[in-house]
Amino acid sequence: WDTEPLPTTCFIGKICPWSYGQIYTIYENQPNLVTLRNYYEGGLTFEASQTVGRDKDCEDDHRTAPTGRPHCGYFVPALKITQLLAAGCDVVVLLADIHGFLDNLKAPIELVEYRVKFYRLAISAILESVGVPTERLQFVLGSSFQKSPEYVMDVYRLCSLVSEHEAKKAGAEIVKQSDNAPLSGLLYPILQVLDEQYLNVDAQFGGLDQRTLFTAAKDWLPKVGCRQCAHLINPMVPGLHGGKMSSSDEDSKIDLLDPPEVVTRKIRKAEAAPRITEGNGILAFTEFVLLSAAALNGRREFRVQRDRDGLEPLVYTSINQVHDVYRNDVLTPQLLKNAVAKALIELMEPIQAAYQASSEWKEITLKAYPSVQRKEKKIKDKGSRYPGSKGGESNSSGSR
Ligand SMILES: N[C@@H](Cc1ccc(O)cc1)C(=O)O
Repeated sequence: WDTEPLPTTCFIGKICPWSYGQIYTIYENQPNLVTLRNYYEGGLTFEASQTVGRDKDCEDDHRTAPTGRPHCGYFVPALKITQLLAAGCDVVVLLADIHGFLDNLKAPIELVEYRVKFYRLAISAILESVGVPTERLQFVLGSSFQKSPEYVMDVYRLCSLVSEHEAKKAGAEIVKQSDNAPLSGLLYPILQVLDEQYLNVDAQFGGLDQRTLFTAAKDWLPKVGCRQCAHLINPMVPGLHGGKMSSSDEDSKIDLLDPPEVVTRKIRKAEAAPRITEGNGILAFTEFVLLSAAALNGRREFRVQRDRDGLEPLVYTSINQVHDVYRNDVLTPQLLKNAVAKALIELMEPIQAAYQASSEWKEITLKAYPSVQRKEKKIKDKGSRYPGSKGGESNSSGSR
């Protein structure tokens, strides 16, 4: 895909892998209308309701910075993308390669090219696994337009109009904060804000953690005479340990390529207090991934096998039913976990089959995510020119 021509239109916006929520309404009786709505009750800054023509330019942007390996949380935005595609939206997934290293070199510059390829293969496989038609889906590489003279000039322009404080505030939740942080962390929000212009999209879709960047887009873009676009925000889905699901925390996530026994083990270890539905990552996953995927496959149901106890399976068609039985402990954490592990393993099967069948994907995996030791060495060895380095402390073999 390096040699693919650039798509002309894009939908940008991070699809935050751990995010979820009802963010738009598709009117079945008015198939050419999609209403984008903010369902978040906290009153965020994007337009409360915006109706866009479906056949024209309804473009949605899912963006992702290729850092840690995409995990099963990616099913959540993938299902949202699926729904947008089903509604006839043009969806652009921005593979934000430059952002991957602007954020404190989270994706080292030498690896970013491979990670982008890995992300693209993984996201495509997820979407294909849920059987969505992908003609209206495009992937765009950030660096394919972020180095153009016009874009770079707009970066300079915005840098002269936005204060250091504002840039810091905009990136505070996303960009790694540290003492003597690299300057690139201040550029990060400037570029993200410009991306939605250059991708020429109607809406950017991201997790709640992106809200300050979305606000910045509203505030800053008019300064350089740009139009505003809508921002769609999903709340965060809790990870397996209750907190944010993170690409960089091995324990909080299930890798897309984890074999079935590892999936089962990780789910068994996940936190799921009996009777408590709030902050329960396993229930959130059931709602936003398993039930949605089942609906896409034509039968919205969640099945809990109980053959071990010689009982009939429990079958639920809505998350409310699941919550009710979980609260009264008919559905115990153990039963729930077994059912979720089974359904997830089934969901992952076609993705893993696609991986096994692709020598290209396997090769890229090795290049994008070399062994832990090598990775650690690389991180340590950022070279004396790395802004956080204390002159002379690191040897210079990594500097260029
Ligand atoms: N900020 C996003 C990545 C991103 C980068 C550039 C964008 O234009 C959009 C999104 C993240 O947290 O992963």
